Amino acid sequence: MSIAKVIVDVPAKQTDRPFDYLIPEHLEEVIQPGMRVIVPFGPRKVQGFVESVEETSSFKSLKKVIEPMDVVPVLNEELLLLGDWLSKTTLCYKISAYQAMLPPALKAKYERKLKLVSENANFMLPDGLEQLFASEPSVLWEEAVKFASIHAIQKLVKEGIAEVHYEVQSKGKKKTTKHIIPLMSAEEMLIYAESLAKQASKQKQVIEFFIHNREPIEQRQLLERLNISSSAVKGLVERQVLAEKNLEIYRDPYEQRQFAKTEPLPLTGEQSTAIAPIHASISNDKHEVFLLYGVTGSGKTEVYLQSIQNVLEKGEEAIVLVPEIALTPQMVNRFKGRFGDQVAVLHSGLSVGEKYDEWRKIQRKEVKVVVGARSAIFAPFENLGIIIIDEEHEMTYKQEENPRYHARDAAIERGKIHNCPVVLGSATPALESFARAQKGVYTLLSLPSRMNNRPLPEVEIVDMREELKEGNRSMFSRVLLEKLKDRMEKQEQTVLFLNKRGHSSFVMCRDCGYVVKCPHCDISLTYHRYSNQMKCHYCGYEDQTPLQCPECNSEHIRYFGTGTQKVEEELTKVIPEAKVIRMDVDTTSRKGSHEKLLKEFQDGNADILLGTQMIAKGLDFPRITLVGVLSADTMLHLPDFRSSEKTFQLLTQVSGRAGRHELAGEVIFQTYTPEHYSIELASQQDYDRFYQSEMMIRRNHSYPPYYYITLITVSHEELMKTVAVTEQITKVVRHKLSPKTVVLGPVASPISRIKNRYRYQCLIKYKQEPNLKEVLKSILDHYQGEISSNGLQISIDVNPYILM
Ligand SMILES: Nc1ncnc2c1ncn2[C@@H]1O[C@H](COP(=O)(O)OP(=O)(O)OP(=O)(O)O)[C@@H](O)[C@H]1O
Ligand SMILES: [Zn+2]
Ligand SMILES: [Zn+2]
Repeated sequence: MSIAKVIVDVPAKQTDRPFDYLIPEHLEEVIQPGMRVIVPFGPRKVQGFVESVEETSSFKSLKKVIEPMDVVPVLNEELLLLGDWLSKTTLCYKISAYQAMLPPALKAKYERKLKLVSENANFMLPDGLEQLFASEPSVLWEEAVKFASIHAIQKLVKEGIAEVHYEVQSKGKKKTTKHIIPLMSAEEMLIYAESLAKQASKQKQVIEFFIHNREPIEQRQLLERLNISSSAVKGLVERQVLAEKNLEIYRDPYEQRQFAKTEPLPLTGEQSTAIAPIHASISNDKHEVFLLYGVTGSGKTEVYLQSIQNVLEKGEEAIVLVPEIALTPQMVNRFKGRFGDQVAVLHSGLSVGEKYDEWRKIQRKEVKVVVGARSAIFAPFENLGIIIIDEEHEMTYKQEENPRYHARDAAIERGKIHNCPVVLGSATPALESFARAQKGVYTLLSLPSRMNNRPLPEVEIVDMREELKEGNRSMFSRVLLEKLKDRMEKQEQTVLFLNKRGHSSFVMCRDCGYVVKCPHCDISLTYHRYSNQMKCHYCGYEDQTPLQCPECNSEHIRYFGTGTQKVEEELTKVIPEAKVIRMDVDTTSRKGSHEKLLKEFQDGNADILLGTQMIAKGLDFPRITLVGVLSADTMLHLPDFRSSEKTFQLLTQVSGRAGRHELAGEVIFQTYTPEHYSIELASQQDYDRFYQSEMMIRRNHSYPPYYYITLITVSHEELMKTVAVTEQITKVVRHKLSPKTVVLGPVASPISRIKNRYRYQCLIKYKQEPNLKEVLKSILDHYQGEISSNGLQISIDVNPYILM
C-alpha cells in the first residue's frame, strides 16, 4: 500500500496540512513527491501537491488519488523543503508557497496537451496513441489517457518521445496582429491592376507585391516595406482584392539573435582579490554569503561571469537574479555572449508559453544558467553551485503579494541547502546587507575603483529655488541647459532622468490647492495627456479633467507635475535641433521596443535619452558624458523610513551611467532640497558616509537594521469595522509580545482607502521576538471566519518594503 501525502489547493487554515490519499495500484509507480495530482476533497475534485509518498497512514478508509496532473515532478525535493520554509517565514499557506514556485502556465487554467516531439523508430507508441498522433502532433491530455496508461505516457516523456504542454484555453489571449492576405489569384490581380487608373500608383505597387508574394504579411511590415500609408491597402481591401485578418505571431525574443561570443577578460587586481574567496567557497562546497560592494562601472559583472564559469566547470548550475527593469537585452547579452545556449532567461516580458519553455529547459537540464527576475530564484536546478543577486538593494526582490518573500532570503536558504555561495552585488548595498557585512555575517568584498581607474563623474547640485528666484521658470536649470547644448555641439550624449515614483502627474487647482483624488482610493488621480483623462492607478477609475475647480470654481485647475512627455515637449522648445528618445512605460509597452530604443541611442541616432527608472540601470554606452536628474528630491517625501536610502541609491545608480569609458562624465542634480544629506552624499558618491548618517537615524528611531519590523494592515469596507479589528489586533500583539517590543497603532495607513476599502495598520518593531510568528498566526486564525465570510482582509508583511 502506498499513501500520498497531499497539500490540497484549498487555501484555508483547516486545510493547511497534508491529507492522506491511497495511491491506486495502477499509479503505484507513477506518483512521486513533487507531482501535482487530482484528488477528491469533500464533494469536489481538487488539485494538490504530493509532499511525500509513504507506506502507512494512521487513517482508515482513505480516498484514492484520482489521477496525476504531471508525469514528472514539478517540484524537486529541495523545492518542497523550500516551500515549507516559505510558508513558515512569510506566514502563507503551503499551497500558496508551492504555487509561487511554478511558472504561471502551471498555475491557471491551461489546456494540457501531449505532444509528439521525436520519431524514434525503435520505440513503439501504444496503439491508440499511434493513431491519435497520426492526424495531429499534439493531442488533448484527456484524449491521450483514454488510449494509453499514464505509466506508458510517463515512459514516453522520460524517453523524450513526447512532452506535456500547456496551452492557454481562451483564444483571445494569443497575440495577434493585423495581417493582409491576397484574395485574388495572381492572374486576377494582373487584370485588376490594368483596370486601375494611372493615379493609383500606390495600389499598383501593393498589387505588384502580392502577385509575387502570396503569403499573409503583417500590415505594419507591408507598409514599411513599400513605404506607403494604409489607405492604399484599405482601398484594395474594400474592393476585395485583399483581406485583413488577425493572425497569431510567434516570437521568441532571443531565438534569431546571434550572440557575439565573449571570452573571460584578464581580471584586474581588485577583481582577482574579490573573486578568490568566491572561488574558494565554490571549490570547498561551503555556503557563504558575499556582499560584493563595487562602485558603478567597477566590473562586478565580470566577477559574476567568471564565478559562474568556475561553477560550470565543476558541473554545477547558477542562478543570476537581476531586477526586472535591468533585464535588458544588453544585460542578457553579457550572459548569453559568454555561456551561449547554456543560458535560460526568465522575465515578465515573455509570454506565459515562453516562460514555460524556458522553465522546462531548466527542468530537463538543457541549460545550466538562468538569468531572471525575482521568481527565477525558484528555478528547479538540482545542483546549484552559486546564486548571484545583482543590485541586491533593489526593492523589486521583495514580492508584494502572498507569499511576501524576499528573493535574498530565499537565495540564502537555497545556498544553505546546496552548500554553495550566494553573491550579493551592489554599488549601494541595502543598509541591512551592509550592516550584516560589517558584523561579519556576510563576507565583504570590495571593488573600490572604476575600471581602468576612470574617475567617477563630477556631480553638481543645482538649487531650483534659486533658479526660480532669478526668474527661470523652466524645468531646466541654466547650467543643465548650457551643458545640454555643449554636448550637442560635441556630439556626445546625455541621459535625462525623471523620477516618476512618488511624483505622479496630478491635477491641481493653482488658486486653492485642491487636488483631484479618486473617490474610492484616496490617492490623487494621474493625468493622462493623450486622452485628457485622469486615472486611478489603484482601481482603474477614470474621469474627465475638470474645467473648473470643484472647490473654488477657479479655472486655473490643471495638470501639474512633470511627466516624460511634458519634458520632451519642453526640450523641443528650448533645443529644437535635439533628437530625443523617450523611454517610459508608454513608449516601451510593445515587445522589443525597449531594445529598439536603446539600440537607436547606442547607434548615435539621438542626442538625449529621456526616461524614468527604466534607464537608471545597466546602461553602459561610451558616448554618455552628461547625466541630468530633473528633480532629485521627489522620492524624499514619501511616508517611508527608507525614502532617503532609496533616493541615495537611485541618484548614485543614475550618476553611474556617465563617463564609463574614455570620455569623462558630468552629472547635474536639480533639487529643491540641496541640503539634504542623501542628495549631498550621493553627489559625492560617498556610500560610506551615507551609511554612517543613515544608520544613526535608524538607530534613533528604532528602524531596521537595528530593529526588525512587521506590518499588519487591516482593510474592510466599513471604517468602524476596520478600526475595531486593528484595535483588537494591536491589543493582542501588545499583550503577547515582550515589553521591549514597540507596537505602533492602530493608525490609518498612508493610503487610507483603496477600492472603497478603508485601511488601518499596526507596526511592530522588535529585536527579539521568538513567538512572533505564532502570535501572528493565531491572529490570522482567529479572524479566519470573518476573512472568508464578511470581506475582512488582514495582510501581514514580515520585513515590509512598502509601508503605504
Ligand atoms: N577585467 C576587465 N578588463 C577590462 N575591462 C573590463 C574588465 N572587467 C570589466 N570590464 C569592463 O568594464 C566596464 C564596466 O564593467 P561592469 O559593467 O561589469 O561594471 P559593474 O560594476 O557591473 O557596473 P554597474 O554596477 O554600473 O552596472 C564594462 O564595459 C566591462 O566590459
Ligand atoms: Zn480651487
Ligand atoms: Zn481608485
